Amino acid sequence: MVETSQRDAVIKVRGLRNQFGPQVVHDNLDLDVWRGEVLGIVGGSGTGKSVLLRTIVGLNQPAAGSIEVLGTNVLTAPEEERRQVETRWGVAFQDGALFSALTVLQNVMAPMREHLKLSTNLMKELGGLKISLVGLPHLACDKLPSELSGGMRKRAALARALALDPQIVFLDEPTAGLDPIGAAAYDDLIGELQRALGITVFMVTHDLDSLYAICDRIAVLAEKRVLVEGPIETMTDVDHPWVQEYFTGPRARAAQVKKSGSQ
Ligand SMILES: Nc1ncnc2c1ncn2[C@@H]1O[C@H](COP(=O)(O)OP(=O)(O)OP(=O)(O)O)[C@@H](O)[C@H]1O
Repeated sequence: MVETSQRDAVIKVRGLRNQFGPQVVHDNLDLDVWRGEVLGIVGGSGTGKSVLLRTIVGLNQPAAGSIEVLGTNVLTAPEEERRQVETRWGVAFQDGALFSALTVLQNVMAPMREHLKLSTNLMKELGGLKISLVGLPHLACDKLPSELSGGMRKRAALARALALDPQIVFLDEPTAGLDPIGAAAYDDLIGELQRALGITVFMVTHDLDSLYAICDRIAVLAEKRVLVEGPIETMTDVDHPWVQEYFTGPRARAAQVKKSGSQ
């Protein structure tokens, strides 16, 4: 948990507007992400959680606003500076988005090939380390993504996101599609990596168990902006129908009980 006095924003989003044709997804959205925190992004379906993530990492061009990541304005920075800052974050998408024709090890080596000037042997060694860091067995290195289970694919995607020792990791619905035991194991892994490596985690999720288990702070997207942000305990006080339903409903109560039972 980041102390208020030590807060240092690694991501600053200001006045963000995203629009697809007549559909305005974000309007005047502001968000700060603090160094070393696990931030959970939640909101109803279609509120623009994935669009926000994709915009911050440069996969979607916003209509207006500014986005600063690790001190670089990613929308206006010159190409070389942008490439530099891109090496300091990693992204794991919901379906893994691994290259299907490459083995797990080759997938993890792909960002290294693109950004680092290292020998193939060294990249193989580093790739193997990342693969064991995420809890995959060594024999997974030579498998194709199609030969892995869904949970293993998510771990492989995480290993690739960690390839360049990033300061920030973006996760889009990391536990979606996992059984509860697999999801809890993945949450534990993220929590352990965050503590061991000091990374900042930006996580889009619907998974209340994940929110209770590992998120330091929650940002709720509603009404085209970050409606409210804060520790999960404060969410039940928010006077908004979606927030009330989400955080006081039976699933939230079950997740809360699970969390207190694990402490
Ligand atoms: N490239 C695109 N072109 C047009 N519309 C898009 C595009 N990407 C997203 N949208 C629209 O933007 C809105 C927000 O999408 P987004 O995927 O961010 O929602 P979300 O909050 O992540 O939803 P969910 O929880 O259902 O995954 C949706 O209405 C979607 O149809």
